[in-house]
Amino acid sequence: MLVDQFGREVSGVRVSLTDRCNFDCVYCHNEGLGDTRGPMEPQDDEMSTDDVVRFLEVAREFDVEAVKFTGGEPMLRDDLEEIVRRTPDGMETSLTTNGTYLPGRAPGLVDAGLDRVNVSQDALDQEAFAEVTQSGEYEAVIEGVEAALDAGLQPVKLNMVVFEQTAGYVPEMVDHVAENDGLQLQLIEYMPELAGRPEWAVDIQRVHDWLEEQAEHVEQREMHDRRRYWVGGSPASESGGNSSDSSDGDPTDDTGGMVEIVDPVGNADFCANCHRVRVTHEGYLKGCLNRNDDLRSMGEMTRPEIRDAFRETVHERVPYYGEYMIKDDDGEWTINEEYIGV
Ligand SMILES: Nc1nc2c(ncn2[C@@H]2O[C@H](COP(=O)(O)OP(=O)(O)OP(=O)(O)O)[C@@H](O)[C@H]2O)c(=O)[nH]1
Ligand SMILES: C[S@@+](CC[C@H](N)C(=O)[O-])C[C@H]1O[C@@H](n2cnc3c(N)ncnc32)[C@H](O)[C@@H]1O
Ligand code: SF4
Ligand code: SF4
Repeated sequence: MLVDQFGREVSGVRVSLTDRCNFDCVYCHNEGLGDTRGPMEPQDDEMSTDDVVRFLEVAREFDVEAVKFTGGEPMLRDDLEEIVRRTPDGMETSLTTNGTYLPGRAPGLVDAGLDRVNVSQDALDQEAFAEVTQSGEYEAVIEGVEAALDAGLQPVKLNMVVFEQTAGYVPEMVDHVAENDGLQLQLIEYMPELAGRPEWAVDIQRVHDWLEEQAEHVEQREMHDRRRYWVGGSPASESGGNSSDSSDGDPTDDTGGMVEIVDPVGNADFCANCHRVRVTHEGYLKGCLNRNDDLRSMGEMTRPEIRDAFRETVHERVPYYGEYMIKDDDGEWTINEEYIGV
């Protein structure tokens, strides 16, 4: 496995298959690549099926263990099933989607070898959902979650971005996953770095504190130093009360009531435990979600070119908070001069 200069092994890749999307969520960072608005038809700048598969085969040579397909909306790619089917053995495949295309396609994805799915769902009522996503497809998302469960993709992780407009819905979303088998919840701190609007951010520590009070069991994952809270349900009571451990847990553990917080903003511990390299839909490697000044071309995407670019990307990648961004004398995050103009 390749290791960067900060001792971080690269065990996962996140492949953005398109920057197109049928939603227009108000907060969307689009994995750092700008607006999702635009034509919905396949675009010439997107990596071909063969390019994606060749990239994954090279990543597997470097012992990468997991791939996440994302976007834009990755299910707008008609070849998603083929890509999943051709993903090398030994690599866990997961998908992050807005869920609208899962009805009808979830069984085929499972047949193709998809292991896990995260579905973005920011609210439990149609109106609130429409405000955030600027889409009226609430029912399709709910059906998408059902379709994923029916196809055997338990547990389905619901992704909820916590910001000013959604913070009030956190308790009901927590109850929702505690009461319904097969669901888990991922509360994602709103990231203003790429999306702007810092005034939308809420204090994620308050959410931690609130969950700590509710939880019967707490775990600390190695990845990103993330915390998981078990709220209600049998695993919490079986685990013998509130405790913390350093294990990474089993992300496929099928027990309701698991709530994980993704809190990368200004969090140097999160970045110190970041094991992922990203690929844009156009086939550029990217060492960090928050940066676009480190994009690296894979040329014509031949195997030797992919290998070289991958090695260089890993070598050059640095923790964002704590290295690329450092605190100034006033305690504010500022770009480390070493990286300006590099
Ligand atoms: N800054 C930052 N944000 C991340 C990172 N990983 C995930 N996130 C945030 O969390 C969102 C949802 O992530 P997902 O891709 O659904 O899932 P995940 O939590 O990363 O991974 P799994 O647990 O493997 O499903 C991303 O789009 C980001 O907003 C990361 O490495 N850095
Ligand atoms: C960019 S989307 C791509 C995949 C798919 N379209 C979806 O929405 O699930 C991936 C994830 O990023 C999250 N996300 C987007 N913008 C964000 C932001 N500014 N802060 C935190 N999370 C964000 C979304 O909620 C979603 O769960
Ligand atoms: S569905 Fe995903 S890619 Fe589309 S706008 Fe929302 S967060 Fe962005
Ligand atoms: S280094 Fe970049 S991609 Fe990794 S956790 Fe930090 S902000 Fe996210």
